[in-house]
Amino acid sequence: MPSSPLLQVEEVSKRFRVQGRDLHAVEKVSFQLDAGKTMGLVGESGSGKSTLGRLVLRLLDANEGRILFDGKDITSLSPKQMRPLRRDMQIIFQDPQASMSPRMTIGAAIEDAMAIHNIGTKAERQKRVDELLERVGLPTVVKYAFPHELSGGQLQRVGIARALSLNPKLVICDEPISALDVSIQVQVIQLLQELQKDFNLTYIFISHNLAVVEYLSDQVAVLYLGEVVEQGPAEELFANPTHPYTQVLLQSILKMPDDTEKRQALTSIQGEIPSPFNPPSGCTFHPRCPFATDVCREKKPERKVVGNQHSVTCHLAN
Ligand SMILES: Nc1ncnc2c1ncn2[C@@H]1O[C@H](COP(=O)(O)OP(=O)(O)OP(=O)(O)O)[C@@H](O)[C@H]1O
Repeated sequence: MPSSPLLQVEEVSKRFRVQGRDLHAVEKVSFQLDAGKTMGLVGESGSGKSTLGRLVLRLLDANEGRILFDGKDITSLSPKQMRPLRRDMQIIFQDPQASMSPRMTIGAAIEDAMAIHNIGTKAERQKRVDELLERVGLPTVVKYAFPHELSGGQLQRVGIARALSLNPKLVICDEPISALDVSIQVQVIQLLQELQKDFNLTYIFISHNLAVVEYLSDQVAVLYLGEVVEQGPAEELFANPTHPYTQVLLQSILKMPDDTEKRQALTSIQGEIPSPFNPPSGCTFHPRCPFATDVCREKKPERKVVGNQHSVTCHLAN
């Protein structure tokens, strides 16, 4: 019998109440992710990527939909019921320093994560700190240092060690390399890849860097104004981006001659993302889409399958 995916997100929506108005941050998002695989989330700033990550971790409550982790519906679990599952789901942030106490040594910070979850004796935890630091490519003496004494790249390795200390199944990587120098970015990506293989980790990888998303992901979801406009296997989606918004995002790596009419229309796309308080009618991308027709302005598009597990929410896709 085939095993169920590690993560199932079903029609999940999140609205924030801001000054008496509803802000649509995530709208009816669905996807599945198998253990040991990576889901890349892409989209402009404000498209809902981080909110979706936080919904999956149950750091935020969804307004609608279901989230199943390891086959278990976690959507309505109380904080107390979530506690045993917390160690299975970890997050790595863009700025690891922000999540560390400036007065705690690196060793204490990693050990503390394990102590909170009652993992091992103090001696066992200290031994594990050494092993983890070595595993993420840092000398063990780093455990005596304070966060401000480390470089950005070293701190991100500490953030990874701290997440790993709990033996998680799922790790949400929220822009983990954006704040790092390019040479360091490559090292951290390689480390994340090695760790995934060694520990069968499942990643949700949020990044503005499309080349890295293409390189790391098995599946990709493209978000626009909180909605998934296109999703599918990374190889297929990057080779054959079908939604005009995906094509705009991937323009630099789009395999289409520069002089085609379509390419020129895409290049000319302008305008800002509309207000999430009052999303446009029909297809929310229509005000910026050079190919929009009346139906796009009036009717919400349904999800269409356009390839092997590749789907697009666009009236014009066939
Ligand atoms: N706690 C909150 N309260 C109110 N609005 C919020 C909150 N968190 C996020 N939002 C709003 O929800 C929408 C989605 O934000 P989110 O941070 O998830 O996007 P993102 O794609 O991760 O953006 P970025 O790439 O800039 O991190 C935005 O309009 C944002 O302003």
